[in-house]
Amino acid sequence: MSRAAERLKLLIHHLDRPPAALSAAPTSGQTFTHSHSHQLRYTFDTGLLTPEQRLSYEENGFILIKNLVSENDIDKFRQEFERICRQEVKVPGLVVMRDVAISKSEFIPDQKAVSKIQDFQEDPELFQYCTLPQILKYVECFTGPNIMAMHTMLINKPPDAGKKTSRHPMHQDLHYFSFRPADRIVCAWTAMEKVSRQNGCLVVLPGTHTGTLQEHDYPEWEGGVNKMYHGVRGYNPQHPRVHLEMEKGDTVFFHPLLIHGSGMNQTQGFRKAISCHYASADCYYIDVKGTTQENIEKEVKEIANKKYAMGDQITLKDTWALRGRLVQGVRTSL
Ligand SMILES: CCCC(=O)SCCNC(=O)CCNC(=O)[C@H](O)C(C)(C)COP(=O)(O)OP(=O)(O)OC[C@H]1O[C@@H](n2cnc3c(N)ncnc32)[C@H](O)[C@@H]1OP(=O)(O)O
Ligand SMILES: Nc1ncnc2c1ncn2[C@@H]1O[C@H](COP(=O)(O)OP(=O)(O)OP(=O)(O)O)[C@@H](O)[C@H]1O
Ligand SMILES: O=C(O)CCC(=O)C(=O)O
Ligand SMILES: [Fe+2]
Ligand SMILES: [Mg+2]
Repeated sequence: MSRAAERLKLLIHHLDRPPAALSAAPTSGQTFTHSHSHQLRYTFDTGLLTPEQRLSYEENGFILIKNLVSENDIDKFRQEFERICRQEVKVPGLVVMRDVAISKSEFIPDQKAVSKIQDFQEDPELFQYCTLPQILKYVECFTGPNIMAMHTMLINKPPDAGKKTSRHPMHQDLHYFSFRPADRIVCAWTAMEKVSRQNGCLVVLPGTHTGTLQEHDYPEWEGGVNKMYHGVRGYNPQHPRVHLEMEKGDTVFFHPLLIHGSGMNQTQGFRKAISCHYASADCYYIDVKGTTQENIEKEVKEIANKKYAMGDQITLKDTWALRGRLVQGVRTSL
């Protein structure tokens, strides 16, 4: 038995708490029935992850898989993104973000004006990313067999305009989500080109997924900060961090409590990545009233009210249920 396999066995035996069982969810009647499932807290044994990989995710909260998405697919996503920027295609529900450093300047129909697009679930070309079988095979290890694509983004980190606004503050994605349990949510993030410390790769704080959801707020940055880019309050820059340098097609899967961000883009290129947050369809919605998430709910509602002109009727749950798409199995709850 390899060392990792031995440690895995030990971990299983010493686990004093059962895996986040979805049967505990109020709206779910389903439990997972994977064969020979040594259930750790964060992963399922589907036969794909090696013991080493499972242990690594349990301990670190992320796992990097090299060369998972083909050049050909990535080139198609890039071309579609460029068509969207040139306004040659119009995608219902799409959110187009500009960097705060240029948000008040004249609009140019070019990728130079777009720092991120969100909610591309109605764009068949881009949404192919969320249904790639090689990605879903990994996702299933974290979510189980019923899988919803909940949140989609293509990030086009611009060359920094000199105010460090291209940075993404350290945060936990769960801050933005009103569904649980957290352990049945995972982000897939694929580099669309080489990403390095120079052009602002992801920066993660390994192991932080074992903590709780922290308070988030706008960081006090002199040069300004992008709309809704909240960061963990009281971020400690001394915490050991890992820069995830990746090649085109490499994909990282990470837990929604993992603290992560990205540095500034010190190159002249637009650093591109595509990502999707998946959740088990057996997850359930929560009310964030009275929690640390109230501040983000308020901002989401303000934007949704402007976008859909629905007054106060729209709930956070509605905004998720409308965007979510089933990509595998049965839409049981979300
Ligand atoms: C796991 C998830 C983690 C995350 O997703 S973190 C990031 C979350 N971000 C989001 O959800 C997207 C937030 N952004 C948006 O919804 C849109 O970009 C936003 C802010 C509504 C603007 O969109 P539009 O209304 O289409 O654009 P617009 O040009 O007409 O601008 C309207 C007002 O917003 C301002 N604005 C635009 N981009 C900004 C930015 N990056 N930072 C700060 N302010 C920004 C813009 O200046 C304008 O202001 P004003 O009304 O003229 O005073
Ligand atoms: N006060 C803060 N609150 C939240 N996040 C922060 C804060 N300061 C920096 N960060 C984040 O920390 C991460 C590291 O960025 P930083 O610019 O410090 O260095 P870097 O780009 O990783 O590396 P280099 O030292 O080579 O520039 C980024 O995600 C950045 O947005
Ligand atoms: O691609 C990046 O810079 C990270 C973006 C991110 O973490 C997010 O939008 O939640
Ligand atoms: Fe994030
Ligand atoms: Mg930096």
